[in-house]
Amino acid sequence: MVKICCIGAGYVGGPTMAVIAFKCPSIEVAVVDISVSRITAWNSDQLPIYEPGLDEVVKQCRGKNLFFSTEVERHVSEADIIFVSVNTPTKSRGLGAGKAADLTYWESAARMIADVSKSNKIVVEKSTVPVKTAEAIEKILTHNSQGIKYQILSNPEFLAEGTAIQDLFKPDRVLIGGRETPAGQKAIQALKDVYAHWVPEDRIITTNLWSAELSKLAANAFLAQRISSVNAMSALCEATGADVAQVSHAVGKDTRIGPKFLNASVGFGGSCFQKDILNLVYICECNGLTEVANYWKQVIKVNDYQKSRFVNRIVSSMFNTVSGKKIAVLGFAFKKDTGDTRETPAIDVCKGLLGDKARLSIYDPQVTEDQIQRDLSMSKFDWDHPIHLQPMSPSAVKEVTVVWDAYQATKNAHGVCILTEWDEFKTLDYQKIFNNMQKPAFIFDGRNVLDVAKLRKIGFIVYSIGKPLDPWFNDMQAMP
Ligand SMILES: NC(=O)c1ccc[n+]([C@@H]2O[C@H](COP(=O)([O-])OP(=O)(O)OC[C@H]3O[C@@H](n4cnc5c(N)ncnc54)[C@H](O)[C@@H]3O)[C@@H](O)[C@H]2O)c1
Ligand SMILES: O=c1ccn([C@@H]2O[C@H](COP(=O)(O)OP(=O)(O)O[C@H]3O[C@H](CO)[C@@H](O)[C@H](O)[C@H]3O)[C@@H](O)[C@H]2O)c(=O)[nH]1
Repeated sequence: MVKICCIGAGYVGGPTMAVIAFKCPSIEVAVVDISVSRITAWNSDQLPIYEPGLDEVVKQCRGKNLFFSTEVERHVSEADIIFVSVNTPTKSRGLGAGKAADLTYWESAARMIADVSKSNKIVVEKSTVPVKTAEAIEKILTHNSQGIKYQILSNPEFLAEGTAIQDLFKPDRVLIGGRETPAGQKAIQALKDVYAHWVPEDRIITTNLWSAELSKLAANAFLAQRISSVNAMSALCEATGADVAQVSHAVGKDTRIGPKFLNASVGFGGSCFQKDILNLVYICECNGLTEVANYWKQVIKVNDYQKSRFVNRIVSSMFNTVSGKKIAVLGFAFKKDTGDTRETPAIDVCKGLLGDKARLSIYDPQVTEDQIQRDLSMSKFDWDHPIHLQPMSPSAVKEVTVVWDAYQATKNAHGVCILTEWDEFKTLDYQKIFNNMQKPAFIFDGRNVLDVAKLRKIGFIVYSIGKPLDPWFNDMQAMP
């Protein structure tokens, strides 16, 4: 029986390994982590991450051919194939701080593999890493090898949160990079055999190591660039009276462009886009490619601009101050169908409003009060370290209350912001919400999910990103 071990039981390690176990009953899969609380949760009825369909997959295989454990060394030493899916945060200090990837967790995993291995191993990079990481890992492993042979493969993950199970069941492609030697090709084939249990062969792409590593950074950069492009257009739409949804639709009809990923928003979030682009920028700079680095930097600058533009709209439209005013924030996760808040635009918007002394009442169906307080008090980049290393018991931001109901959040509020596109926000009773709010009652839709005409009819002053502006906003222009 082939044995797989995955180091890192997070958003990637957990779901990907659960799906491998589900699709390959003949393979034994162990997912290991240094975080005891995470592993305990994986072994309980309350999984540590919320992902539609994940519960069923885990329940089918757990205890049969899928195991979650903190016995990292034992499972690593027994495995034939070791996936490494640990955090690769942005460095917060030292050389390359604020841009380069911090490979501390990767390196410590590699050293541990070298220490405990007693048989030949295939080591698979699942984490997103800088180009040429495989070379560094190879050096660590071979310099400490004790006669054991290692093959390093790059097998980046392309799942998106909220649709992870669907993405893993039917991936657009599986990418495997390896050395162009007979041993490298044999390792590629071994991993291909795993995916071939359910992925059609023409969807499994094999490349050299560096192409695979770079393709992951490139894919995220392209995706994020589409969002920044449409968000840049949204600002121009507001200035000209065009409607960004109509523009996106018209542009996306061109089959060379395509309709997906063209929704204007308050900005992209999530643990990957910003981190991976910063990493790409750093690699370009290290290679003397300043123009290329500046090109990609602009994607992040536009994203930051979009978030601050949104805050400025709110403040300027409410007579240039939100001091002491209650603002209801509906949605805190970085997208719907996940409880993940890493790099969510809600953090920047909330911090911006708090900076102007607003009182916030936040509701998200999947995010806890503890998480929101932690996010609002954590420093940049701290969030992407293993949970047990993150700052504990944050000092609560007292101007923030977290409630479990949209009606409670909006009661007596001066304004409502929609920051996540949860379906339930579309069907709220907005007449009831309007009746219970201070007047004039404002709605700022950062996800373009509400029926603007209907809200205006009720009496709201509505701002919807990239849509023709209410006269109110034309009179109260946001300063850049
Ligand atoms: N989240 C996504 O949607 C996504 C998608 C594709 C790729 N990625 C990439 O995958 C990697 C992991 O992301 P994630 O979202 O799963 O992160 P995560 O923080 O959810 O999980 C990482 C886990 O690794 C564990 N860990 C760290 N060092 C360890 C060690 N030495 N030994 C054992 N366990 C260790 C941590 O405790 C943590 O539970 C990152 O490189 C990320 O960029 C993420
Ligand atoms: O048209 C769009 C599409 C997305 N978003 C936002 O962009 C962010 C990222 O969304 P999405 O890409 O769907 O989620 P992630 O889970 O971050 O997935 C991305 O990042 C992963 C980690 O690397 C990759 O594996 C995935 O392929 C890639 O889509 C979210 O805040 C979305 O709200 C928009 O604003 N407009």
